[in-house]
Amino acid sequence: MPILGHLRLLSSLPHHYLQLLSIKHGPLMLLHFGSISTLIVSSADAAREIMRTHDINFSYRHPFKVQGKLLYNCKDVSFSPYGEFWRQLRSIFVLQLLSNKRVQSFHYIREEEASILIKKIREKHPGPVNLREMFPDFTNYVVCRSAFGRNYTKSENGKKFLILLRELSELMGAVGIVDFVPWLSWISRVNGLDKRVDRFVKQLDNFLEGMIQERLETRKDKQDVLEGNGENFLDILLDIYNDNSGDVSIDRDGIKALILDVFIGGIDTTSTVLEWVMTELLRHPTVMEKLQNEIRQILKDKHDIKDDDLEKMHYLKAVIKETLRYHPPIPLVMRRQGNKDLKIKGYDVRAGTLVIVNAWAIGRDPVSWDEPEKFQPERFLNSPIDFKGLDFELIPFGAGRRGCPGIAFSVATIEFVLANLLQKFNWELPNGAQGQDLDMTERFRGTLHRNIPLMAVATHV
Ligand code: HEM
Repeated sequence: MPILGHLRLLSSLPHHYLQLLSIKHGPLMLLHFGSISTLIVSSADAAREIMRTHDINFSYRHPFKVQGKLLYNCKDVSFSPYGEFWRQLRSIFVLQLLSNKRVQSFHYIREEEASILIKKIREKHPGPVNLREMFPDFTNYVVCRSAFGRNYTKSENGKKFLILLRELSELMGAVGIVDFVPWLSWISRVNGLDKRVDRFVKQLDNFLEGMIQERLETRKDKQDVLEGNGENFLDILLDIYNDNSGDVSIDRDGIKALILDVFIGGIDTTSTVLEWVMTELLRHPTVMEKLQNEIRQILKDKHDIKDDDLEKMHYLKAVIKETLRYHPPIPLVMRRQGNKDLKIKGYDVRAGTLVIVNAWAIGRDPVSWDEPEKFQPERFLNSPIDFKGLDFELIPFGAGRRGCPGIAFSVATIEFVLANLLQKFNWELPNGAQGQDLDMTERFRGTLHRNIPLMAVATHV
């Protein structure tokens, strides 16, 4: 279309439209979203070219307007331009906030929050449980305690934070015309979006500033650390902020932007995976039974699940991988080319081209997968394929330099809560409904959800 180009393809469920187009036109397509030339990548082979062979050239992000504003003018890891500043922030994330050791140290948080979730589910019996409501609450509490050392979401002030987080998630999904047709930027002034974002940024900043101030006060009291409210993301960031001697430094806005990255990256993605796993298990009772047998055989009557137990649960890991293949929470991974023209698989690709890797289509590509439309966790049982960014047929966490640094954090949370829910309960759909009755339509706004919340009945065993 004039001015808009192929922009209408980005409405509703773009990963579906782009997959259909790629079946016709191939794994590399050049589209024009407004004035932005965009390369659509739809095969593992082409993704490898972008995210491994030429990764350094495709390690930039598109400067989306609203998201940039929300994240303190891109002072965070996700949106900061590729370069030395990003490298420093990334090292904070990988080495300090989300290292394997740190993730293990948060086991007690997962344990305590999972037992609260289990109690809530028990209380609902014999009525149905709304898993769409319960999973985001659970992931929210886990992230909140990891970030701030305590669950702010339960206090009066914290309830305000929950409302702010909901609006943040909505605004983060707001990719509009102005991101692709810059001269139409007046539209967001006229339709009130600019004002709404400015107002929201102020509210959020006040809240985060309050958190920092409060933490600075309580940190003076060493007793706080002894009571188990110590070492959390905010503490680590405050230490880096106060320590001018190291190689890495951040300012006050940097602390807030990085904390927001954790909330944006960690809540919606992890809770939607949990909802999709439970959906697929309810649709495939034999998979559910096999998984419960594995979990119950390994745990026997043991109440507390440890990381060592989870290591032995190979079928659980296969179920999670299959869910991430079939329902990647971020179906479209966006990158941008740097200032170098390149040749990709014989095609000339101009500097500055936006790249959209359709991870959803790649997970369903018959070139890479046998019977891709079937949910079959067994395909991963004797397969070395993993989602850590080395196997390009399975890239729910992206790959390369800008691949997700939160894999260990989210996988530890997902495995732990699923093992608990399937050890302690039997699950079925309400009112005698069968798995094949489940509505599988999706809703997409940055993250891919079920359109209709998942309701299920849990019976304690
Ligand atoms: C199931 C859970 C998750 C999924 C599916 C997921 C997926 C992704 C994807 C697809 C990307 C873009 C990668 C690329 O461009 O190659 C990404 C980036 C990122 N994720 Fe995650 N993520 C998850 C959990 C988390 C968690 C728990 C955190 C933090 C606690 C996190 C923080 C980030 C950050 C900071 C980036 C930006 C990295 C950069 O640009 O250098 N994510 N994630």
